[in-house]
Amino acid sequence: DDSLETCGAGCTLSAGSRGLLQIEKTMGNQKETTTSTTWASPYYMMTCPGTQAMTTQSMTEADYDNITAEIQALYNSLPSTCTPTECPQADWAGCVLRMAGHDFMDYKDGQGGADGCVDLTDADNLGLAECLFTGEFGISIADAYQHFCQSVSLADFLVIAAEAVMSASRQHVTLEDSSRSTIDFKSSFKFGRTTAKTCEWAHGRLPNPENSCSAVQETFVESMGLTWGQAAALMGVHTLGRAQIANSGYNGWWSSALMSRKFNNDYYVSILAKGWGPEVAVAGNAQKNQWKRVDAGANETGLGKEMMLNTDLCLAFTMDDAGTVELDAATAASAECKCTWGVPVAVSTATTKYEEGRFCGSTNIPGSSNFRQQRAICCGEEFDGRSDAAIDCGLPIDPKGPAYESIKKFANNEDAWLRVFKAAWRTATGNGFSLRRLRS
Ligand code: HEM
Repeated sequence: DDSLETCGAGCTLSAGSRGLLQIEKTMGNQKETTTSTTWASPYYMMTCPGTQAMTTQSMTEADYDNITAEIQALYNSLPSTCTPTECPQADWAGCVLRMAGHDFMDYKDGQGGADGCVDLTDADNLGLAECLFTGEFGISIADAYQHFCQSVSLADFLVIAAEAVMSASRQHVTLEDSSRSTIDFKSSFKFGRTTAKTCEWAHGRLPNPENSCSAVQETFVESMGLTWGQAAALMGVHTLGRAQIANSGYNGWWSSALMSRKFNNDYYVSILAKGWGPEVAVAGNAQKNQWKRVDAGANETGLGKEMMLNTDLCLAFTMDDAGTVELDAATAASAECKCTWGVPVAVSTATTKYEEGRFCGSTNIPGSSNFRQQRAICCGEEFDGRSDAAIDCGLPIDPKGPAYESIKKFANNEDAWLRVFKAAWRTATGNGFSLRRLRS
């Protein structure tokens, strides 16, 4: 939009709703206010008291620490309490992290990546403007960016902000249990991403959850160059935050509300040690189909609504025993795939170590060959009959999703997940740039 670049003397830009800018021009004593007609990238929406750096020229570990401290101070100013429907730290951290993810998921053929550019008017990006600059619970990362914007590119800043909220969310885990590993992003962080002012081509590049593992393959494996194991590791970010009808049209936390402010391997434990059934046409919208928790531990009023997308569960499960038909909530029930669950023996370490001994919500875990009772606690008491194996999505003893082995490993061994996650994060945030290490 030319009006943005030509906004010179007597002209001020301010963030309007989502990606549209308010342009205020003063000529003599005449003031004229207009709204940009095309969307403007976050570069224009994040105010900077001086000239915004397009590429970071040099950066030290202390610079990284200063940015982290400011982001974490914002995060820590929010209440740490969670109810089944409200968890401000989870929502804010989720938004900041999703921004980074939506930024780097548009990488393809050398174009895009973590360049700080997303179209905030795109339906896929609803809800991101809030934690970026309009204020979610009254705060946004723009409050911190203005202190660094003259030397640090927005593209680098968004990656550091995401790392800061993951680290803060990880601290809730390590403070509760000192045997859990801390996470260190700084030692492998590299700077030098150039902020892009426009990225119209990004439209349609974000994976559509309805498209299940085909979407994961296209975006993560083919465009971003990750292995299936790394794609599965990266998706563990869904441990934080939730989906909201007002944003994406989907609805719920990926685990209990309380767990959703903790950066841990709960996502993987939830995939394999809980039972999930299709929820078709979420809030009456036929375009939105997801999975909801249906096992003995499901407790929407007490724990919050727990959900998964096709793109999450497809990593481990398929519709059929042979693994040729990818998971799809919209058609699952009619294809006799009414419940995804895996046998308890596959997650025995996970249930003891991370789920307080619970499998599908129950501490009374049926014996290893008692599939009927296992199915009953995972899928519902009505499915305890001999012929009910027909409702399983694939074989619970041998799920055939393309990343099943990784999901199983990450559920049972959090350190294994953290290792692969860090490598996947480095690739995802580095694609398309040549970067430099921080100076000490
Ligand atoms: C196949 C890939 C992915 C799909 C289909 C997907 C889809 C979604 C959807 C539909 C939501 C709900 C948004 C809302 O209603 O507010 C969401 C939330 C979220 N996504 Fe993803 N996502 C994917 C990958 C990623 C990646 C790679 C990241 C990495 C940083 C990420 C981070 C998040 C976070 C943190 C949230 C929670 C947002 C909040 O609480 O505000 N996602 N995702």
